Amino acid sequence: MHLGIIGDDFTGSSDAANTLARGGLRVVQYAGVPSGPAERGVEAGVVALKSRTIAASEAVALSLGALDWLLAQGCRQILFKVCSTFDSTRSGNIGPVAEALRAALAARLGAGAAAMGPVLVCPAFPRAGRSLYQGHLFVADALLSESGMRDHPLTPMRDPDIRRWLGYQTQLGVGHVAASTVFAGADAIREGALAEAAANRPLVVVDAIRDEDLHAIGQAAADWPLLVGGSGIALGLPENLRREGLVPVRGPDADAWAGSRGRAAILSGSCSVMTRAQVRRHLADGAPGLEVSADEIVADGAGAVGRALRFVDDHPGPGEGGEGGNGAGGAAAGAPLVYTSADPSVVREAQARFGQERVAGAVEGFFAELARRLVAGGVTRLVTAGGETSGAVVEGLGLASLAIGPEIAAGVPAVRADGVGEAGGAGGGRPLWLALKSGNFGDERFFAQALDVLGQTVPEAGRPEARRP
Ligand SMILES: Nc1ncnc2c1ncn2[C@@H]1O[C@H](COP(=O)(O)OP(=O)(O)OP(=O)(O)O)[C@@H](O)[C@H]1O
Ligand SMILES: O=C(O)[C@@H](O)C(=O)CO
Repeated sequence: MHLGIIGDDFTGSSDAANTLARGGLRVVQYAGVPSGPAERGVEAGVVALKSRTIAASEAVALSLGALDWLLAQGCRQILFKVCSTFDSTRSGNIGPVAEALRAALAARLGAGAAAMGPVLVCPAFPRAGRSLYQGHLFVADALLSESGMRDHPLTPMRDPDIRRWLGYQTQLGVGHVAASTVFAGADAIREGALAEAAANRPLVVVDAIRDEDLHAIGQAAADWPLLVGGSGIALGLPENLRREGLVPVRGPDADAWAGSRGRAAILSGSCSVMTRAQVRRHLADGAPGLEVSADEIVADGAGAVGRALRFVDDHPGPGEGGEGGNGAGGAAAGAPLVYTSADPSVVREAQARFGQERVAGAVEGFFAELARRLVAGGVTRLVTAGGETSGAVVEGLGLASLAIGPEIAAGVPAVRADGVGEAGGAGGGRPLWLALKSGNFGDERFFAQALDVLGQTVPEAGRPEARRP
């Protein structure tokens, strides 16, 4: 393994895995730190943590555990994958984790902080509309603070200046390499970042508005052990490994992929603008959907799970039946959806009544238990919307690792877990196909598209390109 990724949530981790797989690397996503060594042939390992919104000290401890494992697998460079909208609070967790990883890597390299070089920080992901200009983060044509992210249930983002926001979170100096330098290419970025580090500003926020900027940033950072960013910052990393002859030249998605047409369900705990549009579209298309409120879950979680299970059983989706399951396309579009996705004002009221942590824990516990029961009951295709929600589901199902399949939408691959519930739990040792969707990713038709892609079987080196609207 050459490249190690520490993801601060599960959807973000599959986003990074998708970028690296599309870049021609053999990638596996692990749910948490594996208990044994990686299988042979993995070139990039993504350790998915659920550390975005926990206490900073816990996030640091988990991330250092992931770092140890990745270094033991032979990784020479680590990417700390954070959200393309830099989701974090003023008091955590990106700064403390970046600082701790930098210190630990410096100690492991044995040459002190100087050997570390600058740590480039860039959340930009142009394919998903995230760009960074003059240190300010944009979501499409709006500043981060004027996008739907200002109302995020856990990490409302109300300051678009990433240099300032990161500065609140760290003792280290925060530098900046501006777009004018980035446009001049990898050597200029390198020089600019080294100058910032020499001026005691080792965390260097780098502007990027196009994929080519991110390729140049990746090239500039080829020798520096730590990077921090969205999946865009990973774009240039496979080429660095090829340039050194560490991995062969290989097309994107070179491996075969076998999907499933079995029973499907969609679980959505994301309250983002895009997820709510996807929920509305799914229902408008005539597909079955059950909204479950936070109040109901807090009052009687087991009862809410029971009601949701009955709903899924009563609405299995057209075309479904027995072993063959429901087909792709129109049939998949009718898959049952269970959602708590609610308007920001509804979320705020629930948080005021019960407290943010309690309501988030209850809702995530609901989805984890529902997923366990659905998979035990024969569901083989699951779409989950929301990073925290997806993390709760993957952890709840006890999945150890995920193979990366074709891309469904920018930043969202189809993934497969093998031998689910081998020890006798949910799944009975069968594979499970999933799409872990970040809150704001995909277009309105994402749910139907996801189920369609999860149902595809693609021969080697012949994957279809991502579905577009
Ligand atoms: N109706 C609700 N009331 C209060 N909180 C809710 C409600 N529905 C969901 N939540 C909580 O809101 C949070 C949503 O976070 P999640 O990460 O799943 O979605 P997201 O932030 O849109 O996705 P991403 O992190 O990928 O951008 C979860 O912790 C969830 O439990
Ligand atoms: O970078 C992103 O926006 C996503 O991969 C993510 O991390 C959302 O949870």
